[in-house]
Amino acid sequence: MPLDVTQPHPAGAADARRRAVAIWLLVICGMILVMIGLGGATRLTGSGLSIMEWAPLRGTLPPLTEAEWQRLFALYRQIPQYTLLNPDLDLDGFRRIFWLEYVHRLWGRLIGLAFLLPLLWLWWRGAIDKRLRPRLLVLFMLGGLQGGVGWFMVASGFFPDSIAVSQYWLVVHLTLALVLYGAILWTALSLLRPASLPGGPPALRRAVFACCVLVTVTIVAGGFVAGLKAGLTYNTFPLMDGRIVPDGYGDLRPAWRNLTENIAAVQFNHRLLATATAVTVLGTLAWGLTRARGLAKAGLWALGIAVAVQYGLGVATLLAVVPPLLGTAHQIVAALVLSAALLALHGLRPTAALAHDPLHEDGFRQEGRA
Ligand code: HEM
Repeated sequence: MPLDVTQPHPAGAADARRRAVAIWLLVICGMILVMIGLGGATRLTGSGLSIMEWAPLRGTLPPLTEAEWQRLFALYRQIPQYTLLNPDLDLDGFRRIFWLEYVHRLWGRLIGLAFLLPLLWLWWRGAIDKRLRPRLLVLFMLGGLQGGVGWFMVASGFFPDSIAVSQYWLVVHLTLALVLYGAILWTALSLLRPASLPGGPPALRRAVFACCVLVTVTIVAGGFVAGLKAGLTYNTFPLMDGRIVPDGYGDLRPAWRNLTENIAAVQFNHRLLATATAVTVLGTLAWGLTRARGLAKAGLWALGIAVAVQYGLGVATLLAVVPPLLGTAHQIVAALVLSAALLALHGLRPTAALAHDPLHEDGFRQEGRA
């Protein structure tokens, strides 16, 4: 007979409930991955500024009448992107760019519902450990914040003379998406992994932690490449315009602006960080495989493969001058690289840390007995 995870059971039920919550969170992770892909495709097809309204409820429905299409197109014709970049766009062209942004926003609403409704239901049935509840509430609020950040990002593209969104908002939006994704994945793994499994050697844990940091910094740097459309220039590899360090690398003043506003420097930094990440990950893989077991070993393999694929995709995206398909794949695989890094790190968590993790104390059983 299948186990009803919502009923208080004296034994085994705690694990079953934990598994049910973990599976729900993994489904949310899958939905966020799709969202990351949709976000990349929206940006790379120039669709991101096609909806000029923030209408969380009304915007759920697409335009249903010709008059509504005309109204939305008239709004789009007011922004600089239309006048400076797309003055020849007609209503049919507008309909084409509209759909991706619409689906991106709709999928965001669906993720919100897929998080909120099971959360309320599982909470009401007592299936969510008391100590897990604040974390889930914070994750839900961060999801709402991500919607708000998305709107500020879009609105940053409506300023006079602006034909695209601000790279700063784009990086905040991308980073928050990956923080949310990573936190939900980590929580699901913490619920799934039995506390009795051994952790890995501290030196390997530190090396994998360094890989996680490098992956994160490379992703943020990639956000600036995307935000500045820096992939549309210097389309050679490994040299940039015949040089290792491109001309004009440090031209902007104050110097920090080169990190976020200088196209040559931003692209060079991303290449350099990606190379440092790949070398560190492959070194850690070669050194750590004999030392890691179970999830950690699988995570290390996945990390090595994902980084190699991502590096190749990055070079291909650059050489082909950022076609939407390759650019979108590069964005999705970035999230997979992060997933693999978190998997490996989680697999190396020491037993002591897991034993003291509130998600691994026997909260369900104590509640069940009370
Ligand atoms: C560990 C390896 C790498 C990671 C984690 C990574 C991650 C990212 C991320 C998150 C972005 C922003 C999102 C997007 O794709 O639009 C990005 C953009 C980009 N990356 Fe990478 N990247 C890596 C390696 C590379 C390499 C080796 C190259 C080329 C030499 C490269 C070239 C690019 C380009 C051209 C863009 C802009 C694409 C666009 O405008 O959509 N990346 N990268």
